[in-house]
Amino acid sequence: MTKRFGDHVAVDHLNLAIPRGHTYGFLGPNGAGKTTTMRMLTTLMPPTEGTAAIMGTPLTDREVVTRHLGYLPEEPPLYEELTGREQLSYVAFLHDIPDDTASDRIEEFLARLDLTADADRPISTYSKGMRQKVGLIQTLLHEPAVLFLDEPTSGLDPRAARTVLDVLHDLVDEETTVFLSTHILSVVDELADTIGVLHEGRLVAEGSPADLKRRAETGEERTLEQAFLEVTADHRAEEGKESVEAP
Ligand SMILES: Nc1ncnc2c1ncn2[C@@H]1O[C@H](COP(=O)(O)OP(=O)(O)OP(=O)(O)O)[C@@H](O)[C@H]1O
Repeated sequence: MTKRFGDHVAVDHLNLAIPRGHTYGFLGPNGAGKTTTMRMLTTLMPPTEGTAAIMGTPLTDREVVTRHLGYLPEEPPLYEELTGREQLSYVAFLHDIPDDTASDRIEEFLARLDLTADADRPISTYSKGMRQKVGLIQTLLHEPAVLFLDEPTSGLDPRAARTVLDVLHDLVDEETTVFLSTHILSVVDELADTIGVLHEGRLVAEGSPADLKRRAETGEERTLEQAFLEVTADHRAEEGKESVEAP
């Protein structure tokens, strides 16, 4: 897929396949095109060129595709005037989830994510982390087969981040396919089967976390951070950008 905004190419002939049940960690510097890619794959924005399929269904068949997927954007869409519990019930209603099932799932997630005590307060009074947790629950309520997560642990304190990672581990174990974009390298290192690094709209490296670490040449203790810095630096050098020094 390619996405252009005027003359600017945000995503440039991106070609990838993710096997069912795999977790794909999508890395890249700011402005690399990660959110644009997620917005195309979740049918929120059409590609300028190219296409993709989710669970074998082309993105153009929006009604079927959206039934299979859940998308947690960086800022989850929430109704400020609703309480957390009302927001989740409303989303369950939109997904046609029977009331009893919805209520069980909502209460279970609220408890697991430590939100039960706050569930009857309006969302307008929630902290960023609480909003993030409600956003995650509403993404999971209809048990999507394919999950798109943009910075799922952003704004969470370490304990809440751990809880969210544990929820994601369970989903990965249950064969949910996860497409995960984050700047927190330890999160992809922990969860991803495959990592793709996007730089200026192009996929510049792809492999398992171990493969990418092997590509890092510095030192004995190779880290994903070194690999990330190296693959993105190589491409900056190729484009002659290494010579541009900060003042
Ligand atoms: N609606 C838009 N109109 C014009 N340009 C856009 C639009 N959306 C994104 N862009 C541009 O496309 C490029 C990719 O943006 P995108 O938000 O996909 O990056 P990202 O990898 O998600 O970045 P970050 O890590 O900072 O969230 C950027 O140069 C951005 O300015």
